[in-house]
Amino acid sequence: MRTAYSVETVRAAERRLMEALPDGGLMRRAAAGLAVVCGEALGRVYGARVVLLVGSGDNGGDALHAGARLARRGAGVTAVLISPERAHAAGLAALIAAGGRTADVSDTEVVRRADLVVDGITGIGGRGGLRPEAVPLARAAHQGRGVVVAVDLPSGVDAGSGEVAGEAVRADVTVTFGAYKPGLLIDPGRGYAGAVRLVDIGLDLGVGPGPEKDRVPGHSDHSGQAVTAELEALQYADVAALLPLPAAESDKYRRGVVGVAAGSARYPGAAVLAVAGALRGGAGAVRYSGHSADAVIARYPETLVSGGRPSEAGRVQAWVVGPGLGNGTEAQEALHDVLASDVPVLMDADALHLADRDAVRGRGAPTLLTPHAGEAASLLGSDRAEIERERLAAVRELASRYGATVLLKGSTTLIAAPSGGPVRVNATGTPWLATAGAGDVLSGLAGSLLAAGLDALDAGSAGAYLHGLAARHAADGAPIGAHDVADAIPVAWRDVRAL
Ligand SMILES: NC(=O)C1=CN([C@@H]2O[C@H](COP(=O)(O)OP(=O)(O)OC[C@H]3O[C@@H](n4cnc5c(N)ncnc54)[C@H](OP(=O)(O)O)[C@@H]3O)[C@@H](O)[C@H]2O)[C@@H](O)CC1
Ligand SMILES: [K+]
Repeated sequence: MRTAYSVETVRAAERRLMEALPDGGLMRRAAAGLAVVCGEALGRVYGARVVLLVGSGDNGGDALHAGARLARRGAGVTAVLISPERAHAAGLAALIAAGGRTADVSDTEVVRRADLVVDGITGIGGRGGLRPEAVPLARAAHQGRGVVVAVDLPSGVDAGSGEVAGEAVRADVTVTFGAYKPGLLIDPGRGYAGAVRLVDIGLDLGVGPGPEKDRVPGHSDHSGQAVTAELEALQYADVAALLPLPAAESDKYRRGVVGVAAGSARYPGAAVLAVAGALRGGAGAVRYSGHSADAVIARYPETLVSGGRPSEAGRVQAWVVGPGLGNGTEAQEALHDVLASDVPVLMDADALHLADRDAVRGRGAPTLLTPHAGEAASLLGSDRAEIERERLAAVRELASRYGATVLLKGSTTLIAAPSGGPVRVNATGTPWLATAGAGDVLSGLAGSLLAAGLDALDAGSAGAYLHGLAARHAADGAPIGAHDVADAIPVAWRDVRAL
């Protein structure tokens, strides 16, 4: 599990550690780790041209101390000081003593010519995107020939949310200290970070494999609250541990039956795709209810189909409702039936348009909503751009307003539980997944995991993980259709289990 902590939590842990260390000791640890990664990125340090972009805070201090180390190993190091009078004094003295020099903020040419650019403009103290004086430097770093290594996080990226207001540094590698910051795992910030390397500086955050273990017994931050992660990113092994596996005595009913209420005369394909995902999600059987039974059975003869309302379809352990459902009376009846059931329900697409907040909040069994940014915007009464900018805040707000688990789709998918706690982030997706019907496949897949017994947070996050991985396998660098994603789910499943 990859775990990210809020800036406040990281700062509190830093304060505790700093009290126990000699003055400047923590920054020296950070700079040592940073210099090692810079050395690896360069290959040969001796004779390399290194440029440091130095802001006015400790982020710049890290860059200066790391620059001093590289200078001692024979690199030619130049520090571009954005506010010379406010540059980190000890770091600057160390660099000069090691033979480094300084350049004016207007010297973008030196940045362009560098073999390595170290971005120390802002870290977790940065606010409101890059300031105008730093923008030409960030552009020169991007356009130049050198490798760009960001210190702690790319300057211009908001550490807590991943928001990028205006421009930000585009890094090839980000060296982050003590803990991942949410902005490194969520888009758009994630897209600026490149490969992220975590350097251990001895922070005590209680990093563990799950929400329970993230609460360190007897350990609290300054507010007296248990230290809880802000974000969690499942890795292969975490997903493998969640996947439902049939036991020797399993029959199809014990493995769980997932009901799919989807499709309409106009959109039968959505029903077929949701069933395609559901058949590969671990449930023992798929029951289809709706008007696309012929299309479903023609493609997947193993489906149990019924043309009537969901309440007449027979027992299921979870429902998927919404893909291609339309918005007429029958769609409303189907949604009503499904929400009135006492089993977990996944609501997608048209079900989200028809959703009544009180009906969702009033359910006794868990509900999982799977909106994309546009649907999330209508559910929250805001606009799409706002959701894209503040994805973490949006998914939390939706989960709390609807009393439901919410999976917000996007290039990094976020999954939040209504009770709070760490939000799950999934980054297995690929731009090729932006194809019609891919969401229908995900709804079937995650619904099937729900029917197989996973809770809504796990079903959403394991579903998103497999779905993204399946798309990568299916695409392999070429365009794909949603049915290709469904067909590749077993490959992704084997892939996860193989580790
Ligand atoms: N604490 C520790 O023990 C350790 C901390 N470590 C390191 O410290 C970093 C945090 O340092 P920090 O708190 O000094 O903040 P930092 O990220 O340098 O930025 C603040 C400065 O930037 C300025 N500024 C703000 N916004 C800006 C903008 N948009 N564009 C331009 N400038 C902007 C702001 O100035 P002002 O707003 O006053 O003009 C202020 O001076 C952390 O990320 C890690 O790298 C490691 O060494 C490990 C040990
Ligand atoms: K930085």
